[in-house]
Amino acid sequence: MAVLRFDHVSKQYPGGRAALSEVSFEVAAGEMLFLTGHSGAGKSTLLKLIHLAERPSRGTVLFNDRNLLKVRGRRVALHRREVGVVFQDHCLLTDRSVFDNVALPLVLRGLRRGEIGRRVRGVLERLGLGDRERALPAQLSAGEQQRVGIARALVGEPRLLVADEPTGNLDPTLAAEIMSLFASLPERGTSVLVASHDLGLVRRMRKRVLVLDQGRLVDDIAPEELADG
Ligand SMILES: Nc1ncnc2c1ncn2[C@@H]1O[C@H](COP(=O)(O)OP(=O)(O)OP(=O)(O)O)[C@@H](O)[C@H]1O
Repeated sequence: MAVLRFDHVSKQYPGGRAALSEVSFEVAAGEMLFLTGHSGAGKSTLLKLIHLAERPSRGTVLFNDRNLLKVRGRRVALHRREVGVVFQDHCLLTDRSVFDNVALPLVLRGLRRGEIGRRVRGVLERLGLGDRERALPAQLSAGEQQRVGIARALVGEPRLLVADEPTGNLDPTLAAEIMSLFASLPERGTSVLVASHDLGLVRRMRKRVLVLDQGRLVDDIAPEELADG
């Protein structure tokens, strides 16, 4: 079953040229794939259409067979519970502890304290942050901060995780660690779509790769077609 389907999707920003042109692809449940292309190719725009930060100008985006064009008003928040988002600059609250940062989406949803504690501690353990829950973001390394951002995206158990250049600020070893973490998510039921222009890293991961060029999807490369990096 497809968790995500783009059907002839185009996006034109007001006054700009086409950021996406006639893009069509599907992501299967439990799949991890990459989205790559030069700066300005449309990667961030494509991810924004998935978490409804932007709307397409033409075409259809289906998430779990739900037409996102019809998701409006308070349903937008419900949709976003099913899509975890990770950014390059993880946008952590600097005056809140690791625990509070990760708990935030669950607090906003009104979950009970006991349930929040159980879920937050579970995800922090999984990401190797079990002993850092009282720390403030500034007391963490860059890799740890990024893992907190990922924990916050995962704590709601989304169907799909989208990540926009999640390793852009990290050294190669940390970047590889974060990528292996992403690669472990599909077996737990979360599909993963990662935008990155780090071609070496993308190639080493041996996953499907979508290539955007000036808003067009110009290639869809299967893992077995990837050359050795
Ligand atoms: N809010 C906006 N208003 C107008 N034009 C925009 C807006 N956001 C992006 N664009 C334009 O849309 C095109 C695609 O941008 P996008 O950010 O999706 O590319 P990208 O592949 O993510 O680039 P990068 O790797 O540099 O982040 C670019 O030409 C960009 O200038």
